[in-house]
Amino acid sequence: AQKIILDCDPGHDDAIAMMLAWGNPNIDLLAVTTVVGNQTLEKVSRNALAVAEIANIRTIPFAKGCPRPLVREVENAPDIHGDSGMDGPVLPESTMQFEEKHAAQLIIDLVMSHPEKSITLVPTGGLTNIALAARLEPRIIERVKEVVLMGGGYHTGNWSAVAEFNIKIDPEAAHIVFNAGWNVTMIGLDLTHQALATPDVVERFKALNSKPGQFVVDLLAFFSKMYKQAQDFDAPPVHDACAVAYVIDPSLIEVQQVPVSIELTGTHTLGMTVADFRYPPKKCNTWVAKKLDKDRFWDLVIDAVKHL
Ligand SMILES: Nc1ccc([C@@H]2N[C@H](CO)[C@@H](O)[C@H]2O)cc1
Ligand SMILES: [Ca+2]
Repeated sequence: AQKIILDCDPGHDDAIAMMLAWGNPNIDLLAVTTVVGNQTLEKVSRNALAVAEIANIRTIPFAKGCPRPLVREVENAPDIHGDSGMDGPVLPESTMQFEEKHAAQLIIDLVMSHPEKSITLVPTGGLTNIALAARLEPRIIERVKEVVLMGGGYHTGNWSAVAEFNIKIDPEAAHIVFNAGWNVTMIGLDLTHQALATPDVVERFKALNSKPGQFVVDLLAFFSKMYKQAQDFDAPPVHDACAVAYVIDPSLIEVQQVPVSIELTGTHTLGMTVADFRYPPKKCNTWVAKKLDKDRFWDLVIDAVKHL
């Protein structure tokens, strides 16, 4: 099984990514860490524990990370995720506690105590915690197997005309992560906008007749309403689950090796992930995701929720 650490900002689609990681037998979820993003650190952390209750995630550490980006002010996304960050379902009270240590420290401790190249980092929020961990303990850079992140887009933006939320809220952190030297696979909007939770998908979750299944139905009901209002999507994209799906089975997603630069100073382009597809191909350690096998993706997600 692939060992991963999920660094997230739940978030409706982060929640589905958590359930996929816990429910799929090919993933050994070592820890969940939280970061400011969709909502404040406190709100996304409370949401992560609520998902743990629903998904029966009990035996692994949870740690909170940064309450704000490295440099810039906090930017949340209530117009998609609501005031709680996970509006829609009733959120159960949690029986679990967060670790005392900071998320960055938990990431470092796990990476340094496991065999090298055995842990994949899967960030599905802003990259603040990951950047901090790499600066605090640079040895994790050659020890991590790879970073598979949800973020960016080579031809699409959602937080601006050309930038994606997870990158744009902390572009300095993204610059650190994309340039650290480890391999980075960017599961961007170009890919995740293919992972739409259409009505037939919702029906399959409902047909599970289980609490986790109903929780996903309730999440998607709110998420689809907000996505219609905010971005005129007929069905909501479950962005973050795509990053976990790629770790489970890379054959689900077609990727291309291409240099990616993060715009840090542009007036109109701040936070843009600039992919240089020009010939000749240049040496780099970044890959971008292009095409999703939707049917097999949804089979994976529904099967994972079924086995929670
Ligand atoms: N409009 C909008 C803003 C933020 C997100 C969150 N950021 C990423 C997609 O941009 C995902 O990780 C998701 O949780 C999704 C939609
Ligand atoms: Ca997210």
